This record gives sequence, structure tokens and C-alpha cells, in this order.
Amino acid sequence: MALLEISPSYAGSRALPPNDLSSRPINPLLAFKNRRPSLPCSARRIPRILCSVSPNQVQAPVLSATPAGATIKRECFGVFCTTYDLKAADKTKSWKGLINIAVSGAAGMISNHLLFKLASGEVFGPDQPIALKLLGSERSFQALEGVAMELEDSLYPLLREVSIGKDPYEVFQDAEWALLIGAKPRGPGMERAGLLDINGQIFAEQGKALNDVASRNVKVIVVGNPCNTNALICLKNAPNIPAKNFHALTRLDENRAKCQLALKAGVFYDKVSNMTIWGNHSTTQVPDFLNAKINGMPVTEVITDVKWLKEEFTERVQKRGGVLIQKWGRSSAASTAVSIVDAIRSLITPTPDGDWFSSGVYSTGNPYGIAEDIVFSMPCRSKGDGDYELAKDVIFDDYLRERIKKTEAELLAEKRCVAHLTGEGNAYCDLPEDTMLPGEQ
Ligand SMILES: NC(=O)c1ccc[n+]([C@@H]2O[C@H](COP(=O)([O-])OP(=O)(O)OC[C@H]3O[C@@H](n4cnc5c(N)ncnc54)[C@H](O)[C@@H]3O)[C@@H](O)[C@H]2O)c1
Repeated sequence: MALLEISPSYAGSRALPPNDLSSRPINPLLAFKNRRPSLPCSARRIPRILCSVSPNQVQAPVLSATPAGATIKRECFGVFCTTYDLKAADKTKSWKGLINIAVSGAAGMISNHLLFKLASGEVFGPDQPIALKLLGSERSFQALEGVAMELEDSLYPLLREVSIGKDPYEVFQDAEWALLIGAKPRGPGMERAGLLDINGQIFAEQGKALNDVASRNVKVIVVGNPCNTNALICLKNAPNIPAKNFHALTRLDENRAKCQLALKAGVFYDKVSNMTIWGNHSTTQVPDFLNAKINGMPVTEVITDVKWLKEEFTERVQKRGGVLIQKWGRSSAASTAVSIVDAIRSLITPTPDGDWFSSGVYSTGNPYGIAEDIVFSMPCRSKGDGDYELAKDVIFDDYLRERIKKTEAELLAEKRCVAHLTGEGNAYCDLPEDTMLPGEQ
């Protein structure tokens, strides 16, 4: 039996930045824990504190400092640096293998809801242990440490590892899911073209990092705005990862649309199905009431007020984020986190028969006649294996086609604006109009 031996397999090959965890003071929490006497791991319910290591135990990853005789994993955080025993509790015997989930913008508002949902097991299931790899920016790093401390204090049994960092090449190592939330908000007076450029650069770098170090089958959900074009930039910079693995989050728009239809029809929102958001996560998005159903019937048969559907419903969904900012004083965070959970669950559980969900996906090869080579929200179905196929039984009318053309034109213009970031030559920015993100005024 040995105490916390170093496991060389965790040693990263890239040089660490000077302000990496290893060069910062030892977490006092950890130092405290390391003064505790070594306990047999089987004596504890879900052991996460220092204990003797037997062959049944999972070894703490590589450690780089030595407080009170123990070593500390270089890229881990606090209590997550100590060893744990997956076989100590009966419950863990049936657990699945650990999965790595990278989250960028991890110190932000959305992540502050999302991380705790991930750690609780409500996303990947009660038998799925997870490792969280949290990416922050230079400015948010201290806040990120605070987030990691809150995760420590939450004592989630399924949360086996937490690491924090500022370098995507380190944080995205072996990531099987990458939830890319971190982005800069549009400042006063900033044109949409400026936002596309500034955030596009973040997603170009993160695409390259995913390409180099993430799992070859990583599933990427881009949340940071403008999320469709950011997802396009990201996938273009990750040529070794299938383009099909990249998503732009439009699930919040879908959820909002379902809620509005349910309200109008006087039913609970679980009665609304087949809700597609077409196109861009912007005010040109198209909430599709032609294909949506209420209690299995076409919406247009349940809500016969076509004027309301075409004008009020559509605009309400498009501008819901802005109205929420007026009331709440900040952009939607909790409902966005919920919609990220929904988006993940839709990929890891089979889609109910006849239904579908919306996601911004790579448009090449789509059966709807939508322009290729952009990230466009469309109706998807999944077998629950993390992959998806596009829904086939979709109908169009002139109104829907016309609206889809408008959001398509916007995405094609956004693509021209970021040509310098997708490897397609010089950028040429001719956005049809300075449309808003749903949360902007
Ligand atoms: N797609 C959607 O449905 C949807 C909905 C709501 C918000 N959003 C977008 O999500 C993004 C985040 O929203 P929020 O409310 O959490 O914002 P926030 O400002 O609270 O948090 C963003 C965090 O990202 C960090 N960050 C900035 N650049 C980074 C980088 N390069 N790497 C890592 N972290 C970085 C910031 O420091 C900050 O901590 C925004 O772009 C917002 O517009 C999208």
C-alpha cells in the first residue's frame, strides 16, 4: 500500500503558463486535508479525502507540489486532487467509466447553473461519474477558483475530478463533451461585425485546441454568441473532428416557442412537440408553427388564429430574450443552462417516436434545400448515441420558405464576415442589417 503515488500518465506535454496552478500557493483546504491521518478507504461512503491506496482504487492524477508529505495534481483543484476509491461503496460498482466534460466561460452566469446540474447527475445519469475541466479567461480566473470551491463544498458523489485553467490546449485534453459558453458580450456601440470578429477569434483558437487534444469523437455545443457562426468557425478549425459533432445552441428558442404555443392553446407545455427553430440564433430565427404539434395535432388546427401565429408568436419567440433582460436586468442564465441540459439529453437518449428537437448543425447534405456549409438550426432526431439525423417528414409552405431564406441570408453574410477565421480568404462584411441577438435591445 502506498500513499498517493504519482501517476505519470497524467503528465501534460505542453509547457504550463507561468500562472498555472502549480505555481500558485497550495490550497489551504487541501493542506488541511493532507494533515489528516490516513484512513482505510472502505471506511468512507464516497471517499475523496486522503487515504491508503489499494489496487482497487483510482489514483489521483499527477501531482506537482508536496504539502505535508503528499503530492498535488498539477491541473486539478483542491479536494479533487486527492485519491478516491471507486470500489469502496457498493453503489459505485455499477457506475460507468468516467467522462470528461470541458466547459468554457465556466465562471459566467450560465455555467453557474449548468455546472451544478452536471455534477448532480441530472444530465448524464445517476451512474455516470464525471470530470469537469473548466476554462476561464484571464479576467475570470479568480472567480473560477471560487466556482471550483463551491463544487468542492457541494460533495457531489459523481463529481470525481475538477480542473481549472486558462489554456484550451490543456483544459480540452481528452474532452468527450465541450460546452463552449465563454464569449465577450457586445459592448456599447459595437457592430455585429465587430462581435463576430472578436468572438470568432476565441472560437478559432478553441477549435484548434479541440482538434489537437480532445477526444476524436468529442461532441461540441457552442453557446457563446453569435453561436451559429462561432460553431462554424470552431468546426472549420478542427478538421480532424467530424463537422457533425458541432452544435450551436438553439434549444432555448425551441423551449420558448413551446411555452408560447402552450400558453395560447391553454395546454401544459409537455403537449407541444415537433417544434423546430430554423436558422440563426438571432432575431431572424424562424419558430416553425407549420410542423409543430399540440397533443399530436398540427398547431394550425388547434390555434386557428393564423395572424397571431405569423406575427405575435414569431416575434415573441424572437424577442423573448430582450424582454427578459428588461425585466430581470440580465441575460437569461438559468433557462439557458436548462436548455443546454435538454440539448445534451436529446443526444444521449433516443428521441420519442415521431418527435424531434432543434439544434444548430452543419448544413452540408441537408435535405431541405438550405445553403450548404453553414451552421443552421434544423429538426434532428437521435438514437441516443450522441449522434443525430435530420428529420425527414417536414413540410414547407411559402411563408416558411420565405422566412427561412431571410435567416439563411443572414448566416451566409456572417460567414463572409469571418472568412479570415475559417481559412476561406479575406473577410467581406455585408450583413443585410444589424440584427440583434435574442437577448439584445
Ligand atoms: N445560444 C443561446 O441560446 C444563448 C443564450 C444566452 C446566452 N448566450 C450567450 O452565452 C454567452 C455567455 O453568457 P453568460 O451569461 O454566461 O455570460 P457571462 O459574461 O456571465 O460569462 C461569460 C464568461 O466567459 C468568460 N470568457 C470570456 N472569454 C473567454 C474565453 N476566451 N475563454 C474562456 N472564458 C471566457 C468571461 O470572463 C465570463 O466569465 C454569451 O455570449 C451569451 O450571449 C447564448
